[in-house]
Amino acid sequence: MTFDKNKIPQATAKRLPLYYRFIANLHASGKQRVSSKELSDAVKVDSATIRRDFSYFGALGKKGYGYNVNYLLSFFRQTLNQDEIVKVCLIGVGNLGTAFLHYNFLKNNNSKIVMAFDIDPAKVGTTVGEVPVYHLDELEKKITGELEVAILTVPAQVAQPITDRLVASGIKGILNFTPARINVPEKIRIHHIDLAVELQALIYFLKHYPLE
Ligand SMILES: NC(=O)c1ccc[n+]([C@@H]2O[C@H](COP(=O)([O-])OP(=O)(O)OC[C@H]3O[C@@H](n4cnc5c(N)ncnc54)[C@H](O)[C@@H]3O)[C@@H](O)[C@H]2O)c1
Repeated sequence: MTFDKNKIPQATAKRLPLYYRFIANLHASGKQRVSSKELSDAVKVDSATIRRDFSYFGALGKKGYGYNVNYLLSFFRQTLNQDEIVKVCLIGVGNLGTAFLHYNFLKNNNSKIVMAFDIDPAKVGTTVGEVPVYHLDELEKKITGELEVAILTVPAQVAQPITDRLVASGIKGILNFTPARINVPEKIRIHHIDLAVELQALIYFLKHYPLE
C-alpha cells in the first residue's frame, strides 16, 4: 500500500474522515465491497469525485465490482492514524467548550480531549465529561510534548494572547471557534470555524443557487 501523501490534494484529504466513517460502518456490518454509487449516496459526494479521490490512493474500483472494503479500511486507518489516539486540549469551558467536552469526538474518531483550561474559579478543578479543567496559569506546565492540538473556545478578545502561549508550549495545530482572526507563525496550522460565516454562506447559496 504505497502512495505519496504529498500528492493527495487538500480537498481530497479533507474528505478522508467522511469516507472512513462510512467504510468502518460497512466493515462492521460485514460488507465486503462497495460501489462508488453507494458511497456517493451515503456521504453525499458525487461519484466522479469519489472515483478521482480514490484513484489518488491507488484504490481502483473494478467495473461491476466496486471497491474492496477491507482494503479501503486499512488504507484509511493507516492514513488517518486511526490506531493512534491523538490527544487534544481545549481552552474555554463555556457553552461551546462544555458541549465539546461532553461530545469528545470519541465515536468513530481518533482524537480525544484530555484536558481543558479556564480562568473561572467555578470551573477550575472540576471535571466536565471526564475531562479535568485546569487554571490557565497551569497551561505551560500541563502541555507537554505529546500534546500538539488545541481547540479554542474562549471569548474573541483573549484568543490571540492564549494562542501565543499555546504556540510557545509546542502546540502545532489549532481549531479556532472564536471569530478572532489570529496570527500564528508559518509552521503552525490553524483552522477557523466561524459558524456565523457558514450560516451566512448557506443562506446565500440557498438564495442564489437554489437546487430546485
Ligand atoms: N456558543 C456558540 O454557539 C458559539 C458559536 C460559534 C462561535 N462561538 C464562539 O466561541 C467562543 C466561546 O463561546 P461560548 O458561547 O462558549 O462563550 P462562553 O462565554 O460561554 O464561554 C467562554 C469561556 O471562556 C472562559 N474564559 C474567558 N477568558 C478566558 C481566558 N483568558 N482563559 C481561559 N478561559 C477563559 C470563560 O470563563 C468561559 O468559561 C466565543 O469566541 C464565541 O464567539 C460560540
